[in-house]
Amino acid sequence: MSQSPRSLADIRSLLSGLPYSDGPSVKAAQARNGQLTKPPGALGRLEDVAVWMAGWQRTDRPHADTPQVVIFAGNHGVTAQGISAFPPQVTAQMVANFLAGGAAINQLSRVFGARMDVHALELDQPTADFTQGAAMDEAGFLRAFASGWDAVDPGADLLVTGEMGIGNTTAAAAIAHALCGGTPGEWVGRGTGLDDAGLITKARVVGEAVARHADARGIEVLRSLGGRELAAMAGAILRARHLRIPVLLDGFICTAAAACLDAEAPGALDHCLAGHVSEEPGHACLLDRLGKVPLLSLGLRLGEGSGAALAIGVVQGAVACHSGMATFAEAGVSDG
Ligand SMILES: Cc1cc2ncn([C@H]3O[C@H](COP(=O)(O)O)[C@@H](O)[C@H]3O)c2cc1C
Ligand SMILES: O=C(O)c1cccnc1
Repeated sequence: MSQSPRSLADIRSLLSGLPYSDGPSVKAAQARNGQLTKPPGALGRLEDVAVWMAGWQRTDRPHADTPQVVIFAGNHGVTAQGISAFPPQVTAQMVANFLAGGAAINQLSRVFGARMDVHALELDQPTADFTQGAAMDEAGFLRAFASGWDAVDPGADLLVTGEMGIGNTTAAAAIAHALCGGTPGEWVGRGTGLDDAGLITKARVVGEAVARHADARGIEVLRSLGGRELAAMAGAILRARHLRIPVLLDGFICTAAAACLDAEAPGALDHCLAGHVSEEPGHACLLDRLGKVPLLSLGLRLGEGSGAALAIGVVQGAVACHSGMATFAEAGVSDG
């Protein structure tokens, strides 16, 4: 379980032997929830979140005291096609900014007491332009996936996976289109702020890429149309599942990477909640396909794990109430 997968077959076997949420802990948490000093259901979705956390953490007193935010950065050959408003050099520049503490995600991680780790993945060697061939060969994909697998702190009690990679909303749109069908136009958005002409190019590029890799399924979609930071996020999410660490999904890119695990093994994202829904138009559709209702909707279109990091606060609120509140009997409050 701690050894990172060495082959696509290893990944598939990890996906076919997933641990599940613990039924007795869910029942115990539901029972406790029913005794807490509030009208039944008054904490709304926070109650569901706390019970869900209890199931994965195998306790009736769930916690989110040691959250981890892990950010992966990758560069994309497809940027040569003019699909981002920003140049690819920004990826490495933002990694330096993360390390210096100057990005949005640094501030959000600090506010919620999360450990934040940054992994730059072979930035000087962009992945192949996926309109020409697979983004990654098998060895390169496995290296990136393993970086994600190894990045998870087994002591974390909640995980956020974030990304930085100029061009990666194009990769996400291609993955979503490959997995869900529809037309390229339904999945592309402006990302960092692409203009109208750029958006038309982006839809064409996504259409070409998906046509070229039409035979790919599941994690092969991630290898063919993804990027290293997407592969690493998928690796981290799968590792978290095996460690029973609940995960908050971030925006469109994170969700697209995760969706490849679900495509390979339905139910593989049962340990994930959607932290938020971003402004990238494909994100809401993709979450809907995955049956995930986002915790937050704040109009964010940043990535970096920012929306999911904000949702750490929601989870902390949910588990603090569930685990810290008095029961009617303890407080001597009449239960109606
Ligand atoms: C300064 C800056 C900081 C960012 N932080 C996240 N992203 C976000 O924008 C990129 C995806 O958009 P596109 O596909 O249009 O390139 C990713 O790096 C994503 O994390 C940023 C983008 C910029 C410019
Ligand atoms: O959905 C996201 O996370 C997103 C949207 C635009 C740009 N970067 C990230």
